[in-house]
Amino acid sequence: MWRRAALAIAGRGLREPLGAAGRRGQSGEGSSARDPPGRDPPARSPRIYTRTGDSGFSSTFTGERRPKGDRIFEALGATDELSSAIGLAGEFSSEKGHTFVGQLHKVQCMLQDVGSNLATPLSSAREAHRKRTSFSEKPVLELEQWIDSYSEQLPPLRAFILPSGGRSSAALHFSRAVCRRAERCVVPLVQAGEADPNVAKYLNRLSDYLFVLARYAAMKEGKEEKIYIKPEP
Ligand SMILES: Nc1ncnc2c1ncn2[C@@H]1O[C@H](COP(=O)(O)OP(=O)(O)OP(=O)(O)O)[C@@H](O)[C@H]1O
Repeated sequence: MWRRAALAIAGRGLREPLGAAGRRGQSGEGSSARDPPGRDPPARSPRIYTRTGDSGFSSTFTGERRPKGDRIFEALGATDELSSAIGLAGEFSSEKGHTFVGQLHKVQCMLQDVGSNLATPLSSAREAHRKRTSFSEKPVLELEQWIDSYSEQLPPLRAFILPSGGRSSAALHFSRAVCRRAERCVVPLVQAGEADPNVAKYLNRLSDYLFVLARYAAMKEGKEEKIYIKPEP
């Protein structure tokens, strides 16, 4: 249910929460005989579970039921993990007063749109679905601008950089690695014509952005980036 609510928001209301709200309406929940007369009943949140996923199947935005092991849910899950990793990196970076925190927030919002596109397999999407969940090239170009502006400020790479450089930097490197996994999940969907090629491009560019940003964060914090040194045998 959580993801469904997220999809509804990310997809600009692309899908009503199916279960809880509807059931609440049908069962007449919302006020009860136990509410004291003359007072508004306390507001209740809809249940976040519907139990419809317990059988190991879940729904795409187009209404198909697919096994939870389907590559669409793999890709959705990887995107969700990526946004969570970036959220953690954003929190560490915010503690250090980094100015790029707003960009990370924007990236997390874009990842919700990535999820909306992935949850809408083109083979079963109607025109209205496609319109609501399309993903343009614009955010890819924006990432490229950000990458270029940080790259210009960084010392040249002379060795393999290891994930390090303080908490913000290390968390950004971790996000980069999760991003590359999300990309590996998405590419087969794009190749099968199920997801927009711009989604794969976005993830490909995002891992470069996260790499550059990790180096930038280490530099700004004056933290050492560990480099690869061939281990002694
Ligand atoms: N394990 C999962 N990993 C990634 N995406 C999922 C997973 N389970 C479901 N989804 C996607 O996220 C949406 C919302 O998730 P939710 O947990 O509500 O689904 P569910 O398990 O089918 O339902 P419920 O939790 O109410 O039984 C689903 O419609 C599906 O598109």
